[in-house]
Amino acid sequence: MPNSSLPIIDISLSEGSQDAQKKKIAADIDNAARQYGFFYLTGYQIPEHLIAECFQAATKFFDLPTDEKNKIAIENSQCHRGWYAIGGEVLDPVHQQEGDIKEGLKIGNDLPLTHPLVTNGTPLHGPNQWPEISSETMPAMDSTLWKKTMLTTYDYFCETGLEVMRYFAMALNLETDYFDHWLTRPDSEPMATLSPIRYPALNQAETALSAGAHTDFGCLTLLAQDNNEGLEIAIPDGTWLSVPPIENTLIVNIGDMLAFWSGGKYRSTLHKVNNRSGRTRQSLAFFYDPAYNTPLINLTDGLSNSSETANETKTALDHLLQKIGDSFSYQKNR
Ligand SMILES: O=C(O)CCC(=O)C(=O)O
Ligand SMILES: [Fe+2]
Repeated sequence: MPNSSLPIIDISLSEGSQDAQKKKIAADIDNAARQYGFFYLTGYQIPEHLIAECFQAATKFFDLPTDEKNKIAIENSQCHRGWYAIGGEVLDPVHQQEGDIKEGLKIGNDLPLTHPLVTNGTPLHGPNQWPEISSETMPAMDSTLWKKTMLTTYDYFCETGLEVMRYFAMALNLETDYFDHWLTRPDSEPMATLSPIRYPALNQAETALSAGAHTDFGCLTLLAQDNNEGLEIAIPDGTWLSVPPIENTLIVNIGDMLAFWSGGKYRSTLHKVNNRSGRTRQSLAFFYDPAYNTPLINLTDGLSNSSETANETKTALDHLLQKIGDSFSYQKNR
């Protein structure tokens, strides 16, 4: 499998003209998003020790007995939060004979049951399910610290996601803060999700995939990988390229919504996971998704905006519900 030569884009700013630096970053992001829909990101504000702690917390959860994990099974949640077992998600339902060989957690915007979007029954909005983590097996981590680690990581990912979205706004010739009101309070409650994932090693004879070929549903995905390869992306000629982990970088990829807003200028690239590393692989995927009522309109074409009536425009929630409904079997039995 050829390795990708995806660009590594550094968003740290040095002394001197920040305007010029930001323009260069926006141009680099624009190029990568058109060409690959994927790039490596460095120079972000998320502390590396926090990412490491989040990986450890995820390992600690995944190592619990199934009975314990089942206490926060995603099937119990009204808003698609909690744990799903191996096979619980099928990212390529048209082609896969069986579900993805992975287990994972969905941790989202932790809204109380009293929040208006929860009391009015807006799908995908509500509280997370939190596991019982005993400090016995690893004294440094108990339930409180586990939750704090996940929520802190979530907040940092939101900040980095917003920072990257501001470069996309610049690249699309929109006001720099154009996307902010779809992604931040008080205007919006973003539907962002932190998803720790664990992929058992596949043996050579196995035909199943760790994650079937798919595009991501939302706006942006930020991904931290451990040091095991497995992620592969399709380039336009149909070749699959490996995207190996690089220390102190995140992968950023464009989801369906940003591809849509860009009028197809940016690629929501097909990718899959194939863990042939011989070891268990873990990742932290952060799906940065906007407010439920965000319209999926072409922002590069003023005419198409005005010709669409509010009723005809698909929203971020419509798209997520459709995609989640297609890929999680428990949703079909509801
Ligand atoms: O774990 C990875 O490397 C990628 C996961 C992914 O593409 C997804 O869950 O959408
Ligand atoms: Fe993905």
